[in-house]
Amino acid sequence: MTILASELILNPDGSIYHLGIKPEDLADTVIVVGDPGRVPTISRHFNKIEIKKNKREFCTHTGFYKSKRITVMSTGMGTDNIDIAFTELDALKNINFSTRRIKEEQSSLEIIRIGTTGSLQKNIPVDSFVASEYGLGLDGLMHFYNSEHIFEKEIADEFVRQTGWSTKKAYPYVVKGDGSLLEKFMSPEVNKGLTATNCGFYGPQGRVLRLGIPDPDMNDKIAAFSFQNKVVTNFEMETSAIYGMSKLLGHRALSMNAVIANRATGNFSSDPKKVVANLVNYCLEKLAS
Ligand SMILES: O=P(O)(O)O[C@H]1O[C@H](CO)[C@@H](O)[C@H]1O
Ligand SMILES: O=c1cc[nH]c(=O)[nH]1
Repeated sequence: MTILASELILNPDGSIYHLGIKPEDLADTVIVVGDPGRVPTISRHFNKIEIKKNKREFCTHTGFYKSKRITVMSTGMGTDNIDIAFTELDALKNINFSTRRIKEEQSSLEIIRIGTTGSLQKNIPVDSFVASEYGLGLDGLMHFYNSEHIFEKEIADEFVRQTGWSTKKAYPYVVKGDGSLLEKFMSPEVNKGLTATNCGFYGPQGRVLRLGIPDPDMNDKIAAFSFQNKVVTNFEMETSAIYGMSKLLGHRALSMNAVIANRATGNFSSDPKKVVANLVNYCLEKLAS
């Protein structure tokens, strides 16, 4: 079946609508980051850069780190952007743009998110790293797809029960990251955990400046949640959707987080750029090994 022009949208130069890149611009290994400004801080480690493209919040550089071809791309903030970025990344790989048909053989991307995060646990301090074993989606995106079969339903149901999660909010969903990537990226300096993905940075993460929130104790309840010795380690805004979209589309994804805030102690890193740079170095070495 051919995909209509209103669904698979291509720019006049043959690039895909929002990302503005063509199939040949994409490497099989993709690093995704929220901040477009983080892209050059990663590609500066490449020994060769083949392409640099920019459209909206999507900044893409493809090149080589050692002998590995890697694309580094910013997604902007939030799971609504992940819906766009991951659908288009997959289309670049698995849809023939000339015929507008899904390719007969599907191929898989290896995807690492390098992001910033807020820890919920006192023993995961600022300037440390968290690898997300699971994404806990508080954002609702994956309910718009046929995705029940990829959910770790028991964890989500128990989360709802223990925290008294309001039925006015999206029902939480849990998706596991790629096990082989997690194993490769783990080391004694990395904490492993359940990463909660929120639909915002302030109220949805329990931050209060001028606006009140319905349950000021919710962060404490989330931090106290436990399921088979797994706890919610950190808050950010993309991982659950990255895991959900990747699993549905057949890609392998892992989210690596640099802790810049600790919500339990109220601390913020004195040098957030440094912890992100350290995580970038760590991930590039792991990818090339
Ligand atoms: O540093 P990035 O990758 O943007 O990630 C985190 O930082 C942003 C909020 O400040 C959100 O996107 C959150 O997920
Ligand atoms: O607290 C934090 C820090 C970074 N990103 C988030 O989403 N939350």
